[in-house]
Amino acid sequence: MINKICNAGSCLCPSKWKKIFSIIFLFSTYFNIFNFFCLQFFVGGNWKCNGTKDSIKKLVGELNSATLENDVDVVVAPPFVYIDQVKNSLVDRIEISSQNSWIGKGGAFTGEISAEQLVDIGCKWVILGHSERRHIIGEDDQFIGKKAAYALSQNLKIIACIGEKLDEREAGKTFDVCFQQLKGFADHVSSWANVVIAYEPVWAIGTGKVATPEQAQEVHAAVRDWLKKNVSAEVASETRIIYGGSVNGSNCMDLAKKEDIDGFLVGGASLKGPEFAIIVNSVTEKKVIA
Ligand SMILES: O=C(CO)COP(=O)(O)O
Repeated sequence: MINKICNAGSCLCPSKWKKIFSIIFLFSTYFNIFNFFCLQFFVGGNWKCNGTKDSIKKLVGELNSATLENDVDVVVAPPFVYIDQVKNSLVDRIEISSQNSWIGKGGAFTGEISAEQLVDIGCKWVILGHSERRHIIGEDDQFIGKKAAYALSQNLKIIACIGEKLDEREAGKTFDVCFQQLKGFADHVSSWANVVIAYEPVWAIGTGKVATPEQAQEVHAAVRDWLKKNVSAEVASETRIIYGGSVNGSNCMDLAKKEDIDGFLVGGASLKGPEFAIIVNSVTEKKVIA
């Protein structure tokens, strides 16, 4: 192939040019193979109910000066009240998500924020079905599924969270719980093009007890299989499934190596810019595998 390129350039192709062509050829082949085998890596930072104007200014400064790998979608989800501040100060390379949205069009819904309003202030994403909303606020599968459909209809992309509690895992119900929550989304979502699924085992959230790469991979593979059987093979192969639950700068590398882990949703560690950047850049582990 390299000879063909060189020959096409006639006999004027000295060995130096051959070397340059070789490097370009190997480089492009490497990235084509990587893109062929891997979905675009996705890393989201869920800041939850944390921060002040000052601490967020500092965090945004850290993110703005971080060196982030190019081929990763990076999204941060500040508390609603700071979205505008972040939007006005964060580099465009990082997109903004909200942590929730209302189930339908705005109106007389005290304390709620509509998808239209989020789009209006520059949000591209919304996190829906987070376990803290399921288990503390009491949102159920169908309510969350309807929210997802409405957000998608307003051109927000969604990070659809699922995950089992500790007692459910110990009772051997991990797959049943995750599939039931997935069904809640599938009952209402007609196109999955703008959906990222986040598997976040509740027992791993904020506990420092991360799922092992094998535990996470097992559920991610099962989720992909569920999508194949219940939605379509295309959706199964094209939908990113990211892991969340005590991800940090030390454990992200081993998790990223797993075939069906297409990125992360990060809580606590996303509040520290340099550590979040390490997690974003763990995509390099994926490239090694590819
Ligand atoms: O809930 C999470 C992200 O949505 C994970 O939180 P931690 O990374 O703090 O465990």
